[in-house]
Parts: sequence; C-alpha cells; structure tokens
Amino acid sequence: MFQYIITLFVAIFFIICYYIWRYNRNVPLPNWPIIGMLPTVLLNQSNIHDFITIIMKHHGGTFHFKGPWFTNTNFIMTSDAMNVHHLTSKNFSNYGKGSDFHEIFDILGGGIFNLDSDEWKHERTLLHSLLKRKNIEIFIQQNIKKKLEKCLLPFLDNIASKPRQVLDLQDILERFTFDLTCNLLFGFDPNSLPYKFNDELSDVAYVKAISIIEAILMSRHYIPKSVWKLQKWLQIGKEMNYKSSQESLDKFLYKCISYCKDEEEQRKFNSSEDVDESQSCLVKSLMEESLGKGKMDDKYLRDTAFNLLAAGNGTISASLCWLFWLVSTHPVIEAKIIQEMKDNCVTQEENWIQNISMEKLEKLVYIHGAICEALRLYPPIPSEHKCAKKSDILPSGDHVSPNTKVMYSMYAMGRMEQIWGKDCMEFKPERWISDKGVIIQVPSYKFIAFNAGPRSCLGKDMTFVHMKMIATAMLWKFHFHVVEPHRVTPKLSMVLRMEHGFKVKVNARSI
Ligand code: HEM
Repeated sequence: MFQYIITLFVAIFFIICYYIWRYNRNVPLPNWPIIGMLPTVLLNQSNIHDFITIIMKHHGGTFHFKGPWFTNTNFIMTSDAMNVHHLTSKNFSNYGKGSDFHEIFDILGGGIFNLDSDEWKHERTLLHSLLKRKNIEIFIQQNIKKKLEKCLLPFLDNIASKPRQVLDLQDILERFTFDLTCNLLFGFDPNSLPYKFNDELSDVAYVKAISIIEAILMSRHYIPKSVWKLQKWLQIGKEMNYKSSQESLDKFLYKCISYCKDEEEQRKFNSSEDVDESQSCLVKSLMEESLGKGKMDDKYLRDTAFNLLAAGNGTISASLCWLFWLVSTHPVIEAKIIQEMKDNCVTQEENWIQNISMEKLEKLVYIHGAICEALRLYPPIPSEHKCAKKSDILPSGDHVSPNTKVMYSMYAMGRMEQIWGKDCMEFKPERWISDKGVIIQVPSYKFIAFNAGPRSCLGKDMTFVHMKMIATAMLWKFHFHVVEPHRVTPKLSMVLRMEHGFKVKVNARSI
C-alpha cells in the first residue's frame, strides 16, 4: 500500500513538473514554483538590460516579476510610455521612493534622491536655485574649458603621438568628469586626471570606490533583501567591498567639506599651480544658504554633496563614452558632425576650444541629435523604481496594490518600436532634427533619460553644455579608433558604464 502511495506522489510530481515546463518553455522568463523567476534573471545578469528589453517586447510593455516565495521581491516592470507618464506626472502623489529604496541606497543618506514629500520639495527648491545661478553657469563653462585645454587635450595629444598605444577612454573620461564635478562642488580639483602626467595613471581610491558601490547597489535590486543584508553584515559575496568603499568615499567627502570650510586650507591649495583658483563652489553656496536654518552640519553637507556627485559625475562620463563609441563606429555620422563644426567655425584653422561659446554650441544641432541618440540608446541611469502608496490602475490596465514596487526600464524604453518607430535600434541623429533644421522636442516621458515630471533631472541643461563642449573639443582634434576585438557591453551597475572599459587608439585629426 505504502509503495502505491509513493508511486502516486512521484507520478503527480512529474505531471506537475511537465505542465510547468510546457507552460514555461516558450516564455523568456519562466516562473518556477518556490524559486520564481530569479534563476533566469541571475543567468542573464551579464546582458540584463537587453534581456529586460526582450521581456518587455514579449509582454507588450508591462510585466509582473515574481521573485522567490516569501521574499517580498515581486514587482511590476514597464516600458510603456503612458504608464511612465502616469507614474511620474499624472499620479505622481501616489508614487514615492518607498522604504526599500532608502535601504538599498543607504549611501545617499538624507540627500535629495532619498527624500520624499515636503523634505524633498524643500531640498529641490534649494538645489534648483543654486544650480541655476548665473555665476555657477559661467563657472561650469570656464571649469570645462580650462581642464580641456590644459589637461585632457594635451594628454590625448601625447597618446596620439604614440600610434600603438591603447587607451581606456572610459577611465580617462571618468577621471576628467570626477575632477570637474569636485571643482564645481568643493572648489578644488583632486587631479585624478593630472595636469602633469606620466604614461601611467595611478588608481584613485575614491573614484574606484564609487564604481564598486554602484555595482553593489544594482545587485541589491535582484538579490532578496534578507540575503544582501546578511552579506553586508558579514562583508561577503557581492557586499564584500561595500564597507571599505563607503569608508574611502566618506573620508574623501569629509576632507573636501573641511577644505570648503577652512580658509587657511584653501589658501594652501590655491598656491599650487595645478589647482583651479575657483571662485564658485556649490558646497560653500549651500553653507551660506543653509546658515541659520539649522541644517548646516557636516552630515547634511556630505549627503548633499554626494548626491550631486553621484548625479553628475558618472552619468556624464558614461554618456560621453557611449557617444564616442557610437560616433567612432558610424563614420558617416562622424563626418557630418565634423562638417557641422567646420560650417560654424570662422576659419578652419581656428582653435575650437579657445573660440567655443554658448551661441556657437547652440547652432550645432547635428551633434545635439547625436547626444540625444546616445542618451536614448544608452541612458546612464538604465532603470528607476517607485513604490505605490495606494492601490491604482495603470493606463495599460495593470492593477497596482499598495506597497507594490513599479520599475520602469529607461534602457528598454529607448528601444521600443511603439515610441521610436521601426528604426528604433538605429543610431540616427536625424531623428531629432526637423525639416526646418531645429531640434524636435520629445516629451520627457518618452525620452526618459532625465526622468519625467516633478522629479525630473535638475542637471539636464548642464549636461548638454558639458557633453557638447567636451565632445566637440575632442572630436575636432582626434579620431578614436575602437580596438578590435574589444567587446563593448553594458556593465551591471546603477550607472550604465562599459563592462570592459572602452579601449581605443587615438589619432590626430587633420581638419
Ligand atoms: C547624462 C547626465 C544625467 C542624467 C542621464 C541624469 C538623469 C537623472 C535621472 C534619471 C534622475 C531621476 C532620479 C530619481 O528620481 O531617482 C535625475 C535626478 C536628478 N539629477 Fe540628474 N542626470 C544627469 C546629470 C545631472 C547633473 C550634471 C546634475 C547636477 C549636478 C544632476 C542633478 C540631478 C538632481 C539634483 C536630481 C534629483 C531630482 C529630484 O529628485 O527632484 N543630474 N537625474
């Protein structure tokens, strides 16, 4: 009798397995009993963004992810522009960051990215007023110009004189934008890309720390909370280097803050010829603004400075890398960019960087289109998540329960035929230029790289200034030849960097 019961249970087990297998065999992300969809996600980690794009296309733009049972990792994922419009604008008040966000992004502390409700509104108003100040705008342009002229361009000149030398352009751009952002925030240049260079650049602990932290923060999105928290506590697995990276970063940030506060230190620094004698500095302005409002402790300054550093540093260098890669692999587009610059230069021998002006940059619509394309296809922040306060129905008809996480994939949205048409996978700057030769404005819930609605990016205009100045100055003087067979793939990280760096040979361009 016992044998019959065992046989019956085994038979039932296999029949269930067979039906689950039959149901799952044609779907890109099978849902298994107990373990849910997690194993397939882990198997596709190395190409997660393209994998998500396939799933989004397969499910018509919105999809319900099921994590392992009892781990509370279920969420909704969407790339439907109307859903994103609803989440970011139409029903904005129902979608906050949620408690999971604060736990995952503990490193952001009490900075703007981690705030909600009135605290967020107050911080946004403050930062908005600081970032839009005329003196900050002017400082940004001078800051970029000086570092380009005296540091990056001579550095690339030196590399171009050695035709065999291979350069990791991603590393160089990360150092360059890190220095620019620190100069803007703290009024000094940490020289991670030094003015006086040798052939070897030494590693900079805090630049590395940021990249390690970004990769760990990404992994916290798909590893169950209890697991990553245990790993963090034990300092093992993906969380192994979190504590040491955080300490290295904090040491740097607190040093910068005391530098901002200490006039004596500044004089010492500013007597060095390598250091920018900056007049404007966001942290100082912040200290003046916050004076008497009871918020000016070092922790607040650390959190605000780090949020701005995280917002503006890696995002710009990553966008530049993807732009250079796309341009270098599309010679016809590269030729059009150079032609447009020639058409807008007084003489062809003119030194582009010395004569650069905002008026001149505004005339460059083709490169503006190319930058938009790079941001569409490779958005530096590849996904976002929100948490529903009350139950809701998305425009796609999907029901959202209270406390449900809703993610939107910016990466997948840039590749949706419904938004961009049949040629959505092509790098095509012309897409952004009207018949009258002006830039076509696409609603931000479709061109989502800078987010949409009340929480849209405060640094969008600043980003275009950075990217146009840096890209034109570099392309005017150099062609970047992508080294074969170097694989260019996105890294699994909060910021969409390149997994294996961006290996190029630099050739001087004759105009
Ligand atoms: C390619 C460059 C950039 C991209 C793609 C980008 C993208 C984004 C995105 C997607 C958000 C929404 C984040 C969220 O709500 O969780 C955001 C917010 C923000 N960005 Fe940017 N950003 C860029 C550059 C900058 C720069 C240069 C700054 C200025 C230093 C900046 C400042 C901010 C701030 C302060 C917010 C917070 C807005 C809020 O929560 O109300 N960003 N950005």
